[in-house]
Order: sequence, then structure tokens, then C-alpha cells
Amino acid sequence: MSENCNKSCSSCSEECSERTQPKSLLEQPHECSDIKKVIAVVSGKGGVGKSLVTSMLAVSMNRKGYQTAVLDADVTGPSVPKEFGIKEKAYADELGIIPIKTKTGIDIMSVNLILENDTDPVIWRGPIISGMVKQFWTDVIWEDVDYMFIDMPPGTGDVPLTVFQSLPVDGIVIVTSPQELVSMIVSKAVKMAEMMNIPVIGIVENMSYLECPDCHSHINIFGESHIEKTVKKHQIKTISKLPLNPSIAELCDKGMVEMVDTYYLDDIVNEIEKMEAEK
Ligand SMILES: Nc1ncnc2c1ncn2[C@@H]1O[C@H](COP(=O)(O)OP(=O)(O)OP(=O)(O)O)[C@@H](O)[C@H]1O
Repeated sequence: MSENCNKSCSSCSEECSERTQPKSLLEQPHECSDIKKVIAVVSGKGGVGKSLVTSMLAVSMNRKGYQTAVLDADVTGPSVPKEFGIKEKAYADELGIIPIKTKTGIDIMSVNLILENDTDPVIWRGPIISGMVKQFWTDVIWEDVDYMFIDMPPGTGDVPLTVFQSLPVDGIVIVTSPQELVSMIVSKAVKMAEMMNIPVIGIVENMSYLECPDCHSHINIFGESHIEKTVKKHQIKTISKLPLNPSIAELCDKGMVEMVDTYYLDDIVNEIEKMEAEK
């Protein structure tokens, strides 16, 4: 038994004859890292705006005075560096990999910060991709991070499973769009979180509506929303609705997500802040 044994076998990775529970698969962060809360942003399917929501949550919490970070686990479709307009590459010193700081001081790590060309495709098998995501946790020096947001790959495959098993995720935010088909896919994401014992902080319905620039009425371009039914079914308390907004798309394309108005996500952001208070 280790000298420092606290009898909590589920969070310990020591090989020990007195183990009473299965070995934890949790990976230890870099010894110089200090990360207080980890929030995974997930979606059942691709293209619903998960990366945008991840970046906006990091920006919003950063504006509130917290040190935030984004770990881009969407290795085959990394969009976070582009949204923040990051051109430089990450570098490593003898201790570990140093994340890139954005203009407002958010720490970012993404595969695109180590690829020679942003347009080089990542043609790797699942275990290699999962290994890279683990390295972003174990080998990157994340200094004094209050909130780390993880941009997960879409779906419930190999990489999301690895992240949930190897990183101490405190909660998940689900991003979805209004179509009916999506509610079935959201259910899969919620059930995965339940199976992993990770609380769902809330759901963001992205592209929820379009606001008419003249009369300010809301146009439901994807038909009527089914989100209320979905949250009721899964007893999720918090919904934020993000409209389809050409100025958001334009700012992201220009690498200026730090200028986007994030108040649409206030309800989710408040829930995230409450987690800290409830700790
Ligand atoms: N509410 C919105 N208003 C305007 N543009 C948006 C909105 N949501 C997303 N977009 C734009 O749609 C594109 C796709 O968004 P994003 O990359 O966040 O999706 P994703 O779900 O992360 O995709 P993938 O699953 O492929 O990683 C981006 O160019 C983004 O700026």
C-alpha cells in the first residue's frame, strides 16, 4: 500500500494488493498543471456549432475574470485555433508543451497548433487520436486554469469515451440544433453522460432562430423547436438558445470569437459558476 493511501481506490492508479475497487483509468495531468474544473462540450452529431459554443463559454468565463482554457479534442476537425485567429505554433521546453495564449489570455491546445500546415489532414486511427488527446492532458502545462473547456469530437465514439474515462470531467454541456431528428441524438449523448456518471450542466440549442433585423421577430428556420420536450424527458434544468447570427459567423471566420456577444449563453455560464460555489 502507498504511504499516501487515502482509501479511495477508484481515483488511484497504484498497483496495490489491498485494492478494493477497480483501478482508475484517470490520467494525471502534468505535474506543473493546475486545473480546477473540466467541462466537456459534446454534440450527438457534427456541424451543430459545438466548437463555437466551446469557444464562447471560454470567452464568457474569461470575461468574468476566470482563467480559462480550451483543449481541442476534435482532432480530425479542429476549428478552435481558427476561431481565435491563432497563427503561431505551440512549442515545448524540457518540462512539457506550452499552450498558446489568445489575445485575451485564454490558453489553447489543438492539433492544428502542432501540424506544419493548418490544412494537413489528420489521417490517424482511433487509438492514436485518443492517445493525442490524453497527451494534451498529461504533457501540456496548464497553469492556474479555473475552467478548462474540452471541444469533443461529435458522437459517442472512441475519443469521447477515452476523454470521459481518462480526464476528470466535472460536467458536460450538450450542443444541439432544433430539428426533431436531433432530439434522438441528444438522448444518446445524455445517456452516455449518465453511464459515465457525469452531470449534464445544460443544453445549448444552437441556430435556434433567426432574428429579423427590421422587426426583430424570431424566424424558426429549422421548424419548431423540440428542446423543451427533450430537456423535460431527461430532467435537464438549463437551456440556452443561440440564434443563427451572420455577425457571429463573420467574427469566427475572422478569428475574432473574443468579440462575440456571449450573453445568449448566460444561463449555462451561471450554472457553471454555481458548480464552483457548490464544490
Ligand atoms: N449560431 C451561429 N450563428 C452563425 N454561425 C454559426 C452559428 N453556429 C455555428 N456557426 C458557424 O457554423 C460553422 C460550424 O460551427 P462549428 O465549427 O462550431 O461546428 P461543430 O459542431 O464544432 O462542427 P464539427 O462537428 O464539424 O466539429 C462555423 O463556421 C461557425 O462559425
